Amino acid sequence: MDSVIGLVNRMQRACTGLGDYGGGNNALSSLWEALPSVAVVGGQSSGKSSVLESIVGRDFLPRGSGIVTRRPLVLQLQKTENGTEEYAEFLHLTNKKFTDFSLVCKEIQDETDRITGKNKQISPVPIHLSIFSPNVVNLTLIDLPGLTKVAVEGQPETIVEDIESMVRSYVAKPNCLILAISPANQDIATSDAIELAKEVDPTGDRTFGVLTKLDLMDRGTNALDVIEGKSYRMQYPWVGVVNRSQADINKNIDMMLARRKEREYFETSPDYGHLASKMGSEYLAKMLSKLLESIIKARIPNIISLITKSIEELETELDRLGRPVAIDAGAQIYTILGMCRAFERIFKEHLDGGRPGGARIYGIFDNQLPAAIKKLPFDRHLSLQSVKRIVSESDGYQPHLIAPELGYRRLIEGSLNHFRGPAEASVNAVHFILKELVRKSIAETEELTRFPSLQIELADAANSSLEMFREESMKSVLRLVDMESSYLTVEFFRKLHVMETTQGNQTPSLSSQPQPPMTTTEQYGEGQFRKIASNVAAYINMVSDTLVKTIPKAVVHCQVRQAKLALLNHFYTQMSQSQGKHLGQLLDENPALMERRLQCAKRLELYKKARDEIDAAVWVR
Ligand SMILES: Nc1nc2c(ncn2[C@@H]2O[C@H](COP(=O)(O)OP(=O)(O)OP(=O)(O)O)[C@@H](O)[C@H]2O)c(=O)[nH]1
Repeated sequence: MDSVIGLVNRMQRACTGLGDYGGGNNALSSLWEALPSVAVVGGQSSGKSSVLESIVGRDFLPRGSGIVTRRPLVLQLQKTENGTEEYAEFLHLTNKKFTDFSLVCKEIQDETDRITGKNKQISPVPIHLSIFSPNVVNLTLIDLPGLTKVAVEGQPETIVEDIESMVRSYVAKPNCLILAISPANQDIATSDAIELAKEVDPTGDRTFGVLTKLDLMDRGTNALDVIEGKSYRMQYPWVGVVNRSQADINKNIDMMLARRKEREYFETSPDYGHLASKMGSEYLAKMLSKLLESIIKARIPNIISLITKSIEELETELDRLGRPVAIDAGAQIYTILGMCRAFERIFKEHLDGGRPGGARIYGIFDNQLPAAIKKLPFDRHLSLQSVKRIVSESDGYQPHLIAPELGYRRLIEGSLNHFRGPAEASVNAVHFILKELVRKSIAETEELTRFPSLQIELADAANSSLEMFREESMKSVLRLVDMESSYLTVEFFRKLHVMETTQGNQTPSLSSQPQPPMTTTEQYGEGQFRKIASNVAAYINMVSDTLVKTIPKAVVHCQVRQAKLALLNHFYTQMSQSQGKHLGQLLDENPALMERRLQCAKRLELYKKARDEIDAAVWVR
């Protein structure tokens, strides 16, 4: 396996690519924070850039007055075989190899400006630069903006605090090693780097003190008190370095030459000669590389368990949030149809059993309709007085000779008209139950809960279909009633006639109540009318038996069955004609929910990538 530092480098790159970086304030668990890193911290002009360039052995960092480093630079050094060409690559410019390091410097400046703008703002989003070279050790360093005390012209007033809080957000993480750069020609008590490190790492477990500019100390003085830990003690020994002076830089002194000069400085120094093997930027780089590697190895089991746990948590959350909405129209229609089918399934379950709903419809047919028919005012319509009046009116000036045919018809038609009320009421009652079931089924379709607009449109479409079915059903039940008036059952009257002649003119009685005594004329006339009333009542009873059976059939056929078959037909037609924009509107989710899903999905992708990296590394080992 290539070094574990390489493994962490790849994971860090994935982190930045997917929005997880040290300064990010994300509510999601961070892989970046779990990965060990080394952050370089120091006051302005303390020599940070010089230390980094010495470690790399190349000039590549922008220089200038004011705050030059305005975004964190994650510098990933990867050692290559001796004799191979040195090159650099940026994460934001994949597949572009930089062999000219002055162009690397320019790209850092340009990329900084791309995010921060030219007005010297700062941003916590890191730039990732990988350098592949035989002259480096495997090491990852994060260069942070220099701590400063005053804002210079053109910079916002808040810059001093902004820089400090950004640097702090990196170094406060327990997995971040702090490379605290302090210039030797300044009192160590005033070092910005040490001040911050003391605050975030009071035990000094993860702080490395680097003392620059040893060569610039006043003649006759040295930094042994610091280096030997007498003036400020730390867990790890201080490392002194001597970088190129400004004059060296101006003279374009080659970095390799500078390294050699640094080595000579320590070897020949009367003050630090005895410590020469533990001084200088080359030593610093090797020591950091080894340490970082051993820290990473120790942390890998924790990282693996963090990854596994996070994958599980994110998958659960994504399941709860539902799949993301597709962007293309075809996939959107597919999603919508899928939800419609889920809704229809629930709606049918309500009707067919499994869920309550169907039973209420049966209740209408079994109780409400027969009860309503029973309450119809036939007694009044077929009272002696009413029968007399209707028969005489039908007879006109010529009373009937044998049987009042027209009178019968009028009485029957008048009675049948009463059935319209219960028939209409049945249709309406079923309509309202179906409407209620649509509302319930929409609420019970879990897939739809994310899409309020689709719920509304679906309910509107289903309700207008139900309205259409109601109209059809109404026409059908009223037609059943009208049909009864259009053609009377001849059989019934023929049977009646036969019964009358065989039973010696006995009148079938409408009610069993005892009748009052009558005069002869009255007896003849009223008897006749009572007989008519009772015959009509018997006929109406027969029709009532039929309608109690046929009205439910019509209602089920026109409303219930249609609702099961074609509730959303109209909606489907609309769907197929819909433009992408309208589909998008139907699938407009709560933006916060969409954002959360996006973040979770990105983070999940990151953890999966990281898991693959670790798996691959373990297999190669
Ligand atoms: N003589 C000498 N000069 C040094 C040393 N280290 C840094 N310098 C000089 O100090 C100046 C500042 O060094 P930089 O490396 O740019 O410091 P920095 O901390 O990166 O500064 P900013 O990026 O502006 O915050 C430069 O002119 C360097 O040449 C050193 O060890 N010896």
